Amino acid sequence: MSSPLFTDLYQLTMMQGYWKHGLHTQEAVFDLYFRKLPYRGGFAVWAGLGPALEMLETLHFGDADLSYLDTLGLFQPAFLDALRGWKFSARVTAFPEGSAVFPHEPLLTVRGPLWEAQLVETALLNTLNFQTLVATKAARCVLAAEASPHGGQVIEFGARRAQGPDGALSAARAAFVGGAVGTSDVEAARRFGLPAVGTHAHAWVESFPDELTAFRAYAELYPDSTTLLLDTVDTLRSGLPNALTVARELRERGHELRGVRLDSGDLAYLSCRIRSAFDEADFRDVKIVASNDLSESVIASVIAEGGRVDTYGVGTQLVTAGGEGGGALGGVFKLASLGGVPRMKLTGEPGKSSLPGEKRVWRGTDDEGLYALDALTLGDVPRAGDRVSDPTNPLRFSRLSEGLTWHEAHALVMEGGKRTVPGEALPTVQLRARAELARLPAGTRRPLNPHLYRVGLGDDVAALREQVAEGLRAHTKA
Ligand SMILES: Nc1ncnc2c1ncn2[C@@H]1O[C@H](COP(=O)(O)OP(=O)(O)OP(=O)(O)O)[C@@H](O)[C@H]1O
Ligand SMILES: O=P(O)(O)OC[C@H]1O[C@H](OP(=O)(O)OP(=O)(O)O)[C@H](O)[C@@H]1O
Ligand SMILES: O=C(O)c1cccnc1
Repeated sequence: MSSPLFTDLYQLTMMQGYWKHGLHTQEAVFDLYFRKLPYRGGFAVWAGLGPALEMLETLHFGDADLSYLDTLGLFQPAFLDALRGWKFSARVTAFPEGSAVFPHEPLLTVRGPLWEAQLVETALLNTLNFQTLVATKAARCVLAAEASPHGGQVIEFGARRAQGPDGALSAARAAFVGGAVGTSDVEAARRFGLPAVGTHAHAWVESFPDELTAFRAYAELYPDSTTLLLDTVDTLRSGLPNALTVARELRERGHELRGVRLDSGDLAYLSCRIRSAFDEADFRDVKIVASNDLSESVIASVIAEGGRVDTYGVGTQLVTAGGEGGGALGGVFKLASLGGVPRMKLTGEPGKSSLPGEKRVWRGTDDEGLYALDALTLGDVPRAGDRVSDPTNPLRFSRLSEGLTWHEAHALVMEGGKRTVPGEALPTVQLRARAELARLPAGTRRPLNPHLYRVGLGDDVAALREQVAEGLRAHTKA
């Protein structure tokens, strides 16, 4: 979405105001971050950066955009004229897409002219909040599936239940970042270069005189890629024997049945029965796909019950980011500095004040190569013995231990409004997400009551926050 009008009206009215007051070119620093992990989980998978940067790079006001703005009766002709040559020219640093990320740390920082950063808030948040939320859900489902002793994969089946066409497409992309291995949405597959995957629906079986005829017709057409849906009539009494018949017939013709799909009933019990039946008939490579309102907890339960599902087709719960603590990610975009002067939003609600100043984000790795904690400073790399405090509670602090290696978590991704590195291929991003999750302390990946990974404020950041807050309070008293 690279329309400059994909923004909240107030961004444009403020832009005009900044322009009027000669503030528009002042150098601003804005941080994008969230305050609470989704799904009551222990991590989030950062996704959507590629499309967000593409949007920033191509953003401009065309004649039709300006004519429309004119009809709103709010904007002066000279301001609209100034927008004519407007381009995004700021510098952007961010976590690489696919990184594991945590509350209160800047995930992306924009430094550039105030009116530019203000305009792009809405579109940045829209893209990054949603994709991060869905990538995180996908990663939770994939972690659950992979916990099976027999292995397990996730594919995304959600287009029909997604929040509109854009929701379906972005969700398919984000699900792939989080580890899904394919999507049933062909447009998403084309657009993002993802594997297009699928089986067949009940309507196929219902459209033939009987199930066996339907199975045979499908296998005839797709002899090397048939996955038969077993539950239109009766999974064990009809679907299974008919699928075995088709598997034998295919083999006689030099082909192999790829798989079967279960879409109702007890998926653990049925998958075990079906696995045994195919194994006994020497069809060990036939894969079992399951669907039917799956989620990470259903997947975990099926596995805990000894289920033998190979591939989980997850739709509604994945693309709508369902489940407790899902629904939306509350990422925000807050001004941290203007014209070199630190700024912050002070609020009565603990944990909601923003962090002033241009911060650096550091990730500490222990001697086993696992991520230990993240730290924010105004400049220096953290050192053993430095104090770091909880972003929401300055009374909770600790000292950094010896033996941690620190690397800067943000990379420079845009300079002068141009990407500094070419767009990344999605398989690369997916691999990064997988590697990042593997480096988290194990308890952080636990779906329920996870270990909470720490993000600490260096004393310089904490002191600056205290100083700016004090200034704001003093102003209020005066
Ligand atoms: N072994 C299992 N352990 C945990 N949850 C399961 C198991 N098997 C199925 N489920 C989940 O339980 C929920 C309800 O399953 P159920 O078979 O009752 O679905 P249903 O939609 O009522 O069936 P149908 O599709 O025949 O109407 C679904 O989310 C399904 O994925
Ligand atoms: O359940 P989800 O995770 O959203 O996965 C996608 C669902 O879409 C299909 O069902 P369909 O639309 O035919 O309706 P159904 O729920 O009656 O099976 C498929 O058979 C899955 O059950
Ligand atoms: O291909 C499938 O099996 C499929 C696709 C979308 C939704 N449910 C299932």
